[in-house]
Amino acid sequence: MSGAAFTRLAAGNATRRTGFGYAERRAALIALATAIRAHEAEIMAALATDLGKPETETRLTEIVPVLAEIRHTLAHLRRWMKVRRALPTLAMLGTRARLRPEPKGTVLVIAPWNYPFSLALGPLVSALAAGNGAVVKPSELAPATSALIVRLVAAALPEDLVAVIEGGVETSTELLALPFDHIFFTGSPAVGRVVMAAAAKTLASVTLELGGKSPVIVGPGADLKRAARMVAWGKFANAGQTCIAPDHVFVPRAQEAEFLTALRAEIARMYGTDPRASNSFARIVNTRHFARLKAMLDEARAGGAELAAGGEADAAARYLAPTVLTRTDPTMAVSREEIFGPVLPVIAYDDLDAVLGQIEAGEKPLALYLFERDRAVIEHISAATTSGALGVNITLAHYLHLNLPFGGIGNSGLGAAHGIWGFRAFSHEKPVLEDRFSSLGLLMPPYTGAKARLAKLVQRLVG
Ligand SMILES: NC(=O)c1ccc[n+]([C@@H]2O[C@H](COP(=O)([O-])OP(=O)(O)OC[C@H]3O[C@@H](n4cnc5c(N)ncnc54)[C@H](O)[C@@H]3O)[C@@H](O)[C@H]2O)c1
Repeated sequence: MSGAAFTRLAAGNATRRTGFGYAERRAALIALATAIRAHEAEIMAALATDLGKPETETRLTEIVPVLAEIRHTLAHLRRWMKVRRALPTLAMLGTRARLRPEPKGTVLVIAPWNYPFSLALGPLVSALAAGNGAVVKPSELAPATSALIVRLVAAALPEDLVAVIEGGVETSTELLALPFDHIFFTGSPAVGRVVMAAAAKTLASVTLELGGKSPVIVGPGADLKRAARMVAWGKFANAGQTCIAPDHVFVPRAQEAEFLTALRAEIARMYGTDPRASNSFARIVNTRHFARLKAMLDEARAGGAELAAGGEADAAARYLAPTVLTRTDPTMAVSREEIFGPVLPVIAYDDLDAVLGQIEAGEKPLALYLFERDRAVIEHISAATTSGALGVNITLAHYLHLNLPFGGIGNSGLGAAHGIWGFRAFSHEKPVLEDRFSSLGLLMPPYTGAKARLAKLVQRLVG
């Protein structure tokens, strides 16, 4: 997008500011939902091309989240947009205060390739709900979905409201140099730093939805079968290419064998004895990521890690079986880097507090999962750890709960998405303060003795 094109979009949004009210925002969201429903078959086909994503998984993880975000937003938008009153504090008696949510202006949404449809359009829903114009930059690594998003958005929304700009790092870099009013980035922590540095130049606000390693703790009182089922589902959905996928599992040493048996049973239940033949298991996005994962696996095995399940790999088909490793060590890439694929290290532990200490010493995870029945242990771990979110006896599903903010902390992100938090990310809540009969005039210079005494009284009352 050229600077001139951006200026036109920004100018359009500035003139739209007062005209893009509840009815227009609602109409834009309904048009987007209608286009998504009309393009359903094309969405399925694009995701199958880019990620070998099974149709049901595409429906559940790409289409449903965006339609649900739209439905939730339509149900609550009038209330979110309301100008709210703020009660006067003692010092401000005699004034009237309100909070007016305003669109930030023209915003940029940069999306990753792993859920290339929902992570491009989900944030767009919040941007439109908050009254912004937007540029959406889908991921170049999911080209079929990227091209589809261009067609779908063009069919639904005016081009001076939303522009979809395709391209890779160069395009992204050019866009980041433009003076957007907010940047909503979903991707890796490394590129998140690039985005924040670029935003510093224009002082754009940012939401960073990043990644990292999300651990699972199987507690001493876990229901092992349930833990295995949830972990297998969370890890192997989209072949492990999920920002909140369980990265690795800590399991009490005495329960390791039983947990591994349960995990193998769940993998077989979900994907059969030959997951390659399953129509429920996705593929690795491209040969580069396949090679990265294969190298990680080979390095771990050469270093003494053992295969507890899977391990089969077919480069031509970008197929990597649901794989479980034991006996990994901290020097291996699987232990140091976000795995982002269907490889699951299971780590036996003797001391739960040492595990908590290890998690707290590392980068703050996007998600932490705990399997446990003992309420005291659940409360202890909730208090002892920091993460974007904590899932107890569940994986992934907090993403779908629109009355919860979704986001990371520290290395896993900044700010939050979904529901009202998405709306707020793209809004400026402007305080409007009106004087009615305040007594501020009594405190203005010249500072006579009476005013000095009054100031002391004010300090006693409100200070
Ligand atoms: N928190 C979340 O909601 C969430 C969701 C999905 C993925 N993720 C994370 O995203 C990562 C995987 O996605 P990815 O590989 O697409 O991420 P990425 O950071 O490589 O790319 C994301 C986007 O940034 C652009 N980009 C890449 N390099 C850039 C650069 N140097 N300058 C400017 N723009 C650049 C890409 O074109 C793409 O659109 C993982 O770390 C995963 O955990 C996070």
